[in-house]
Amino acid sequence: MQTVSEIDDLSPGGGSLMIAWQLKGKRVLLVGGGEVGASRIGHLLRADAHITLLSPEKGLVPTTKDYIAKYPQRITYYGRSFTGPAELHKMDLVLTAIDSPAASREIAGLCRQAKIPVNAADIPELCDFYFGAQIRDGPLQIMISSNGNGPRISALIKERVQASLGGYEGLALSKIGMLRAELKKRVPDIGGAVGRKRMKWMSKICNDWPLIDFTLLDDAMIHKLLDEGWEKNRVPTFEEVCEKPKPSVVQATSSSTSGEVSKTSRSNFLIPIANFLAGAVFMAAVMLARRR
Ligand SMILES: C[C@@]1(CC(=O)O)C2=NC(=C\c3[nH]c(c(CCC(=O)O)c3CC(=O)O)Cc3[nH]c(c(CC(=O)O)c3CCC(=O)O)/C=C3\N/C(=C\2)[C@@H](CCC(=O)O)[C@]3(C)CC(=O)O)/[C@H]1CCC(=O)O
Ligand SMILES: NC(=O)c1ccc[n+]([C@@H]2O[C@H](COP(=O)([O-])OP(=O)(O)OC[C@H]3O[C@@H](n4cnc5c(N)ncnc54)[C@H](O)[C@@H]3O)[C@@H](O)[C@H]2O)c1
Repeated sequence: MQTVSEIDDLSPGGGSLMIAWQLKGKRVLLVGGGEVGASRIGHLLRADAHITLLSPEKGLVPTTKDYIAKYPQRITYYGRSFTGPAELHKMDLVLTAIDSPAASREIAGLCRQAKIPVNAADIPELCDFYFGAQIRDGPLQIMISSNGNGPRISALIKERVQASLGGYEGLALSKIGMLRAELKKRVPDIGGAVGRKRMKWMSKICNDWPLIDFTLLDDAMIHKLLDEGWEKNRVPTFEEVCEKPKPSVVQATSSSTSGEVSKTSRSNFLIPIANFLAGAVFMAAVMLARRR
C-alpha cells in the first residue's frame, strides 16, 4: 500500500504508463515494411494481433518478406503506400515505420482525429506510446524504456538484465499460471474473503518456494499441492508433493537461494560486478582527466 507522502512524491509525473496491452484478435495497421517495420511485425505476431501491412514492394526488407510469406493468415499485405483516412477503417491501433516525416505526420494526425492510438517510429512527439527494448521468455515479459531519451541505452540495459536471468523463469511462470488456473477452478469466487485467502496462499507459495522448483510441477503435483496445501490451509514443501528426486541442476540452484551459488548463477552474478568495476574505473579516469 502507498502512503500519502509517497503519492505526493510521485506527483511531478513526466513518466509514461507501463502496461501489457492485450492485442489478441485486434486489428493493427502497420505502414512501412523496412527494418523498423519488420521488428514491429515480430512484436505484433507475438501479441496475436491481426496485421494489415501497407508498404510498396520495392522497400520491403527480407525479414518482412519472410513474415508475409510465412503468416498469410495473420498478415494482410498491400504493396502500396498509405492512401488516406479510409485505410484506418476498423483499426484498433496504427504504427508507422516509414522514412517520410511528412507522411508520418499526416497519418498520425488522421489517427488522432479518429481517436486511434498511434506510434510514429520517427517522430516521438506524435506517439501515443513508445516501444521499448524487450526480453521475452514464455509468459515473462520485461520491457526497458528510457521514455524517449536514449533507445540505444535501453537496448544495452536489456543485455544486462538478460545476463542476470537464469533461463528458467518463463517455464516456472507458466507452471505457476497452471497452478493458479487449477486453484481458480476449485474456488472461482472473485474478491471477498475467499478471493483474499486465495491471493494470500498463492503469494505465500511464491515467496516460500525457490522459483526454479516450480519448473518441475506437473498435473499430479499440482493436484497434490492443492489437496495437501490449499485444502489444509498450508504450503507444503516441494519434497511433500514430488515423489521423484530433484535433478541436480535444480537442487544446486534451489539451494543457492539459501547461500550456495551455482555455477551458472555465479557467472551471472559476476557480470554486474564486472560492470560496476568498469564503471568505477571509468569514473576515476574521467575525474582525473577533469582535474588536469
Ligand atoms: C527500444 C527500441 C524498441 C523497438 O524499436 O522495438 C526503440 N528503439 C530501439 C533502437 C534504436 N532506435 C534508434 C537507435 C539509434 C541510436 C539512438 O538514437 O539511440 C537505436 C539503437 C539500436 O538500433 O540499437 C533510433 C531512433 N529511435 C527513435 C528515433 C526517433 C527520435 O528519437 O527522434 C530514432 C532516430 C533518432 C535520430 O534520428 O537520431 C525513437 C524511439 N525508439 C524507441 C524504441 C522509442 C523510445 C524507447 C526508449 O526510450 O527506450 C521511440 C521514442 C519511439 C518508438 O520507436 O516507439 C529499440 C531497441 C530494441 C532492442 O535492441 O532491444
Ligand atoms: N523508433 C525506432 O526505433 C527507430 C530506429 C531506427 C530508425 N527509426 C526511424 O524510423 C523510420 C523507418 O526506419 P527503417 O529503418 O525501417 O526505414 P526503411 O527505409 O528501411 O523502411 C521504410 C519503409 O517504409 C516504406 N514507405 C515509405 N513511405 C511509405 C508510405 N507513405 N506508405 C507506406 N509505406 C511507405 C518504404 O517503402 C520502406 O519499406 C526512419 O525514419 C528512421 O529514421 C526509428
